[in-house]
Amino acid sequence: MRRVALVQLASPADETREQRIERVEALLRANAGAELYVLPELWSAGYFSFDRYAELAETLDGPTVSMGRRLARELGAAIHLGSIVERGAEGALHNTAVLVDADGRIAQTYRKIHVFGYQSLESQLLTPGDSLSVVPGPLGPTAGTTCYDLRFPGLWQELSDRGAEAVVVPAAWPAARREHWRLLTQARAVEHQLWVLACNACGEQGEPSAPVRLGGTSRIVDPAGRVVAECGEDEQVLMADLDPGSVARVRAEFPVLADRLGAADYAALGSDPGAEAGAARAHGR
Ligand SMILES: O=C(O)CCC(=O)C(=O)O
Repeated sequence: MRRVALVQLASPADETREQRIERVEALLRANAGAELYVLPELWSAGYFSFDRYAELAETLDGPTVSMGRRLARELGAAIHLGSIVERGAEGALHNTAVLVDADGRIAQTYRKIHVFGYQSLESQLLTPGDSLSVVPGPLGPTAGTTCYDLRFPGLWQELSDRGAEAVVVPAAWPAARREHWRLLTQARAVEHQLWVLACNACGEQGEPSAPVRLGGTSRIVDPAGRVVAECGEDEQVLMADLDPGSVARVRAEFPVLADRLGAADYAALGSDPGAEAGAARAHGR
């Protein structure tokens, strides 16, 4: 069994980024014992702090990642730091997820590909990423996606094709669409027969006149689509002991992945002539 912890966090407006980083460092220390910790999307800056993204942007040796690297070494655990507003070498800002290994090395970075623009300024302020990776992890080959990426099955298909057996999903998913969060985290696990480690933010953020409530409900879904553990709506450290052999067992028992065609095979399928005739009749042609 491998112990994994989801660290569901709030980012209240009356706390500075430095205070929050210190608080989270103490929280993880008080919950030592996991092999992998997963934190939410943009927890240190606060996802809805759009007007401060430029000011709070960090490089990979900034305060959030430096804390994570130091703490990973101290705890002897990998830490998926959720994401940071990263200032890239070329000056553009990105929503970058960072995984550090138990030796405190940066093992993976992932710049969010689908930046979000619905009741969000993220897509105006941040530049989407253009690469993916799958790296070793306690539950097998592990990939990262971020929040809104959950809605794009083509991305998940690609990660699965590249060998992912676990996908980490840091998020700042609003409570208003919690049922989509529940549905999609389970659907992706079932479709690809892999672990989904989905860590959401909680609490309220944004303009005091129009605050956004984050959905919490961070969850671990197993490769058969079962919810192994789920947080409530408040801050919480959720630990679970997971069997890394589950992926192989589920895939051997119900080998659906072997029947999956490639994207090009589906695109090459012709149209059913009978259906075309029916459509022409329906349109009076
Ligand atoms: O897709 C959604 O409903 C939420 C996405 C989101 O909040 C994000 O990507 O930060």
